[in-house]
Amino acid sequence: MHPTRPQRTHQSTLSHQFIQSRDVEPAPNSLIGSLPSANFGRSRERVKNSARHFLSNRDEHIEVYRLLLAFNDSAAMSVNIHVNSPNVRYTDTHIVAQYQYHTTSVSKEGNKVTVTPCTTEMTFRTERHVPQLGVMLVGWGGNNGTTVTATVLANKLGLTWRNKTGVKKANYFGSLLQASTVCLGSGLEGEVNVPFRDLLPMVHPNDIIFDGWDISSMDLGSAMERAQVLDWSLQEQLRPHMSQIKPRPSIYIPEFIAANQESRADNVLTGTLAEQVEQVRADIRDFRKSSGVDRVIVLWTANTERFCDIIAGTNDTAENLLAAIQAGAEEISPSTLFAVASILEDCAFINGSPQNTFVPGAIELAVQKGVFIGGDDFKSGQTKIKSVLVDFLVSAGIKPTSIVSYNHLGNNDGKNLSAPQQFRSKEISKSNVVDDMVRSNPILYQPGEKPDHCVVIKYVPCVGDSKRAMDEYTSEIMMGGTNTIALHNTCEDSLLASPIILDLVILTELCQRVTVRPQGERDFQSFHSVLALLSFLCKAPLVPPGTPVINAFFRQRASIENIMRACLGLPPQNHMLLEHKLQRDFLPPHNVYINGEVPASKKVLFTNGTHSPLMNGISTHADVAARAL
Ligand SMILES: NC(=O)c1ccc[n+]([C@@H]2O[C@H](COP(=O)([O-])OP(=O)(O)OC[C@H]3O[C@@H](n4cnc5c(N)ncnc54)[C@H](O)[C@@H]3O)[C@@H](O)[C@H]2O)c1
Ligand SMILES: O=P([O-])([O-])O[C@@H]1[C@@H](O)[C@H](O)[C@@H](O)[C@H](O)[C@@H]1O
Repeated sequence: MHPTRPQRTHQSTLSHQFIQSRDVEPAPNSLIGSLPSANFGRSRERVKNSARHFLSNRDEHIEVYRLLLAFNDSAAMSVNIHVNSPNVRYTDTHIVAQYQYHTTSVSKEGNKVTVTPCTTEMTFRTERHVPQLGVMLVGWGGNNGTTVTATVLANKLGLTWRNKTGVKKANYFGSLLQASTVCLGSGLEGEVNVPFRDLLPMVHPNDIIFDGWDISSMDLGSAMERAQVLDWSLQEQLRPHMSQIKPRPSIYIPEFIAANQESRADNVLTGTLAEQVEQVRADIRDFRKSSGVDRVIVLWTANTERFCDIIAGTNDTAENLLAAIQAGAEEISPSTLFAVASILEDCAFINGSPQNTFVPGAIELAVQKGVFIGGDDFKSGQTKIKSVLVDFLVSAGIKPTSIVSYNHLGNNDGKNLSAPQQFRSKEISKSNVVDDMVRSNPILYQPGEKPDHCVVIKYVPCVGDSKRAMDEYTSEIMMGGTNTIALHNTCEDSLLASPIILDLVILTELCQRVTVRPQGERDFQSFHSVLALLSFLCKAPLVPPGTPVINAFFRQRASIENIMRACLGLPPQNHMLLEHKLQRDFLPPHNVYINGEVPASKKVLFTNGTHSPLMNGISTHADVAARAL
């Protein structure tokens, strides 16, 4: 009996599929989707009933109990959001929201600044059906590739394991969508915070089916062991599944990565560049057919490559790039070849490394084909902190004058980065992250003035994936004072990058289901092929030409949140809380709509004058409430 991939029925019985597939061989190659998806939209009762029906021995009892725990945990935190507004319609296929996009146009004449508020009426349309997503990882056998695959499997199976600090349970900590919340607003209970992932219909990581390529032929069970990231007691539970999975042979051009990687390269494609690109395209089609997924996204988590030169006639236009591949030109990197293959197969391509994969020809090809591309370089640790700390300092009127970021690590990524050209790629992506924040404050910085900024990465095999990062931020404070902040940060690098990989692919898939129509336009349009929304997850955000590059962490996060709120017809989160900042509290008019009509408007005014403490934002004077009816 072969495991059946969960049918995309809205209500599938979790335990039933799990019991079925549990009795068969571990997951076949490339598909871990045949194990049940913990799609927590189903009712808890249904799962319990099906669990009771299938319990026949103690082992199954434990398995199903564990799954119920995983189901309970996640289902307990999931909410179904319904927007009560005449501007939002839920059809069988779409959420359609009318939205007022408020901006301000600014003009300067000398020191006179004129600000004009602008409002653009927009219609956001989001498909409600969530497709079965397939993710193909380039570098699947690496620390990140094995760790993210193992993490999804462990969550899907509801695994727990013991380590020296006690019993651990699979989770998605570190994921913006799975483990962070947004404040929807406030009500009688006060502020209501909901999981980010519940704002809009989106893929659950447990439902993702993985496949991919690696120049190393090692099976994923052994590669997981080689990575030395996950606790051994967890690896032992995962090994029967992971060891069944072997990466597909990949494109390997030695001069693009460190020479020290050559010993791994025993699983490589041969033939001309064009033939290898065709093989990658065939792999994508084969995965799509064999797995039955509806959408495929390709993500590069292979080694950091050196930068490639931009050469007129080779990679400067889409036409030249395609011709150069046919001609077998040099200076076309494996990551660019994978990007071209993905785009030609209508698959979004995301670059998790710092090299300039997206040469002008690749960007033009993505735009021509209407395919999303995004990157560069996962923003996971030291740089993520930098994009918060520098934003805090500069926003607080404190002037960073020196930033020194040092780290050492002992994983294969660190080994590859020990080569000068590969380090240079990383140094660039780690260094530009403060530019937008520095430019935003001409009080602190003269035009062109920047803090000293030094990036050091050293390869120390002993520490493995447990990266040690040490940072020193020196800043000028009032009256010639100096403030120095020193940070020490130790973490498994791959456990920071893996949730980023999940957020990247899930956000990209969501954006594929969103279209927008600004006022005055007839047709709906998608986001630009260069998916700037992914900036929050990348050290060196790739943005459409002419778009400002934003690195400040909370601006990037707010952009994602407010665009998702716009898809629901909700205004941006403004943090003003004016209800509580005036002498007399007030409650914004609360209308109840049925089918878009206002059956009764309750304009409630609270005047408590005495500033009596507000119960969850609402005064509770009975007489006032009575007056409001
Ligand atoms: N926190 C993080 O781990 C983090 C953060 C930001 C960026 N990154 C980047 O992510 C990438 C992966 O990191 P990692 O720790 O998993 O590294 P890793 O070295 O463990 O994994 C990379 C894998 O890619 C394979 N590979 C190399 N060239 C390939 C090719 N042409 N085709 C297919 N496979 C190929 C290697 O065999 C290896 O298995 C690196 O570029 C790294 O700089 C990692
Ligand atoms: O994300 P971050 O911690 O700033 O940067 C990290 C580097 O410091 C590390 O040396 C490298 O191996 C990782 O790939 C990652 O890029």
